This record gives sequence, structure tokens and C-alpha cells, in this order.
Amino acid sequence: GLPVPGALAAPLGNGMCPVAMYGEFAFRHNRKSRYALSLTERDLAVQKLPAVQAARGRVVFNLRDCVGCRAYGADDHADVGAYFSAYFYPFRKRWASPGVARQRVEQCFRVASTQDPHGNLDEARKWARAISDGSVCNRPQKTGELRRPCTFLVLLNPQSGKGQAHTLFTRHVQGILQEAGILYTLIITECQNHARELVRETDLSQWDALVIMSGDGLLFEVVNGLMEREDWEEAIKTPLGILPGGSGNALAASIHHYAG
Ligand SMILES: Nc1ncnc2c1ncn2[C@@H]1O[C@H](COP(=O)(O)OP(=O)(O)OP(=O)(O)O)[C@@H](O)[C@H]1O
Repeated sequence: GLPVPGALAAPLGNGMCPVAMYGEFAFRHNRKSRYALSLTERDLAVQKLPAVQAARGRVVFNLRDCVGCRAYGADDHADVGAYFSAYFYPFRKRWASPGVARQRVEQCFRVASTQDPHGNLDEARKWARAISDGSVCNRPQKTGELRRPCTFLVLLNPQSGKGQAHTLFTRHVQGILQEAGILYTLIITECQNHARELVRETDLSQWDALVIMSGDGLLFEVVNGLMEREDWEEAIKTPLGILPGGSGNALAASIHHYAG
């Protein structure tokens, strides 16, 4: 990015945090307009240029709502530009129903400050790293240092609920894991106690978290599997996640409600 221009730094920040990075880019799918990006510890402000009036054409994304950011080169060899995409899930008003829900917003920028594709890619990577780091620092529950890449074991019960867990995973979860840069192994349980036995025997050091996509029953099995291990005292500290795949999903609903 460009050096932070002193005169712009204060108004573009959120008033509390100084601007850590500043750059001017186009959107991936609209190269005509240019946007000023200001990254602070808390948020990413996107200001359409020229900034005629404060707060017009300006959108601020909270890094707490960001699941990840990745950088990549152009598909087209004739394009010297590089790209970075940030994935946000802010609360937005629902369409045609009351209340708010998290909705996906992808912001994809084109870096073309030089004629050198490698230089542009380095710049895009710097932004992607800074935005990803910022999103991790802003998570409500900090679970210590995250290993990169982070690796999950996902246990999915294909029979749970109306038998739609696998479809729901493919349609809604897979993409978010990719956006967050999380590697995962998906195990589809074949019968009762499959997950319990697997968790009892597996080398847990391979996984940063165990994610259950099912109802309460499969989580119950996984907790039992962890407690049946010789190293249960350590094993039970493995972070567990639950994604609603069952019919009731009472536990998933309350955990996600309290986790925001
Ligand atoms: N492939 C499978 N075939 C049959 N049963 C399975 C399979 N995999 C897991 N199970 C068992 O199915 C039981 C019910 O699963 P779970 O509670 O997760 O779903 P559910 O009953 O649909 O959800 P909810 O608790 O929300 O009503 C669990 O005890 C689990 O051991």
C-alpha cells in the first residue's frame, strides 16, 4: 500500500484506532472506480474515491465479522494484477422476515500498483495476512495461538434430522471453511458409536478442533469417546464445535446464541 497520508489518517480511522495500512485499489469486477482501504486494529474502511463528502460512499467492515482473507494471482496471463478477497458475515436485516441474520459479503480488490505480477501478489498477500490477523485478534473468545493452517476433523451423521446434514454441509459449511483457510477431514458416520470409537482411538494431535455436524446425540458420543481415553484429561480440552444437522439442535442453537 501507499504510505499513510497524514491528513487522511485521522478521518479515515474510526476515531479510536490509528490506521495501520492504507492502499488504493479497484474492485475485482469494476476496475473503473478506485477505493481507499484503511485497515485499523478493529475494522476495514472502504471509501470510494474521490472522497467528496465524509461518510458518503464509505463502508466500514468490523474485523470481528471477518472469517478470513486470501490473496491470489490473476487467471489471465495478460493481467499483471493480483487480488485479495476478504469474507465478512455481518448482521444484516433479513429479507422478507423480521430480525437480523449474518449474511455473506465478499470484498475483492485488485492490486496493480506495479507492472510486476509478483510485486502485486506480494502486496495482495500482505493485505490478506493483515486482514486475517486482524480478524483473529478480534474474535470474542480467544483460544490461544491458532496453528496455521488450522485443521478440523468434521464428524457428520448423514441420518440426523431429516437426513440433510451432508447437503447442508456441502451447501453452507464447506465454503466458509475454505474462506477461513481451514483444512478439514470429513468423516461420515456409518452407524451408532462409529464417532465414539474413532475419537477414542485417533491421534488427537492431528486436529485443532473436532466439529460435529448432527444433533445432540453425536456430540454426546464424541464427549464419551474423549472421556474413555487414557489421556482423557488432555483429550477433553480439545476444542469442540457443533453445527446444526439434527432435528432439534437445541444445544447448537444455545451455544451459537451465546457465542454471538
Ligand atoms: N450413520 C448412522 N446411522 C444411524 N445412526 C447413526 C449414524 N451415525 C450416528 N448415528 C446415531 O444417531 C443417533 C442420533 O443422532 P443425533 O442426535 O446426532 O441426530 P438427531 O436425533 O437427528 O438430532 P436431534 O438430537 O437434534 O434430534 C446418535 O445416537 C448417533 O449415535
